[in-house]
Amino acid sequence: MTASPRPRFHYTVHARDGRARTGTLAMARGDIATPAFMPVGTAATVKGMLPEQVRATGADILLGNTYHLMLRPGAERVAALGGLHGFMNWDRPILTDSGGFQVMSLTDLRKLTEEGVTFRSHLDGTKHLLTPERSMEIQRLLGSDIVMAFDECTPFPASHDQARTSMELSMRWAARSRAGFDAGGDHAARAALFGIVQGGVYEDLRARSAEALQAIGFDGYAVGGLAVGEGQDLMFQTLDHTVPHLPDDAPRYLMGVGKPDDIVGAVCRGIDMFDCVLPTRSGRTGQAFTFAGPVTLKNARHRDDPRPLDPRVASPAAAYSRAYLHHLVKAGEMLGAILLTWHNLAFYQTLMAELRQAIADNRLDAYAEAFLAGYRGGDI
Ligand SMILES: Nc1nc2cc3nc(NCCc4ccc(CCO)cc4)[nH]c3cc2c(=O)[nH]1
Repeated sequence: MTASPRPRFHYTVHARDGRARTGTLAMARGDIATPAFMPVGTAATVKGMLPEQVRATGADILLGNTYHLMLRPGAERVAALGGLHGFMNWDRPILTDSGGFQVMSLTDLRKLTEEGVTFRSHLDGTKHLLTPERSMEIQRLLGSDIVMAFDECTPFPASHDQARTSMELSMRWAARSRAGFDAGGDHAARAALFGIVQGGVYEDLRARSAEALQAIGFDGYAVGGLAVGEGQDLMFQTLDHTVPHLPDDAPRYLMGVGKPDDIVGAVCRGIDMFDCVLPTRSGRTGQAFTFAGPVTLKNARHRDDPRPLDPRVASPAAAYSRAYLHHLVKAGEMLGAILLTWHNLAFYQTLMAELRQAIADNRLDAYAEAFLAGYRGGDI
């Protein structure tokens, strides 16, 4: 019996609890259980982890970055080496960010025009141009499964007028991204394209942006322009007046988020996908996430602590004491960064699995309340 062909992109909601949903995003390279957390693999690697180890933590999809890979090793070179999947030996879905956010956050010599953004590489100072069309071409060369529209992440704070002008540019770029993606031949036939809602913290602009994107038509909708310093309250308020304007039958992705309590609150507000460098970057700087809150292993209080980090989190780190991890971090030993990265990714995937189950059991509010009560600000 021939296996049914894999779908290009098919989102199914299995259960709802308030505004939250749990579902499956079926794609050519595999299924993604939502709500999902995407580990960040910026330079074609989830730092310090083999791909099979990332998969073992429960990740169904990774994030890659147009900006970093176009500069090094180059999109055409990655394409010649089997695309990002062949290059980094990850055969499941990869979502790639479109580059605009990274240009604005990593370079200072840049020029923004209607056409796109010219900038100098933070690596060697060479000059580059990113346009919606070139961003689509790069993401196609990478072999991305979920392509992000090329947008401008509106800085925070921004006046209503600044946010409107920025959002309107992003909407024109969204239309050009759609056309550029659709001209991508075979790649477009098996990948998906997400639009990105902008509009700062302004309800009217967010609603207009959501409507403009739906008029163009995308497979999924990201909420951009957040996790840029606005703080959790303003982020949640913005979600409260943005998510209702998004189509109910498409996945919603909150870019760059976030801390564990950010994710819990955003899932309760209807978000289905997340990415953040926090678990991996914190792991390398000696910080561990636990359900009792974050722990800074460098702190002397852990010097004689025989306990593992968190019995609810399964990873190789569970075989070691906090005292040993404290020692590794103090000594600057590689194994410290490796074990904490692994633990943190496993923590995030455990949190996502518990959120999916809580939604399925229609007890999300109770779960969220219990999580936040147990998750003290910790000592991070
Ligand atoms: N295309 C596009 N990409 C984005 C990526 C983002 N990433 C964020 N926030 C990440 C914030 C962030 C940065 C670093 C750390 C680790 C240590 O603090 C954690 C979070 N906001 C974002 C907004 C956009 C956006 O509008 N458009």
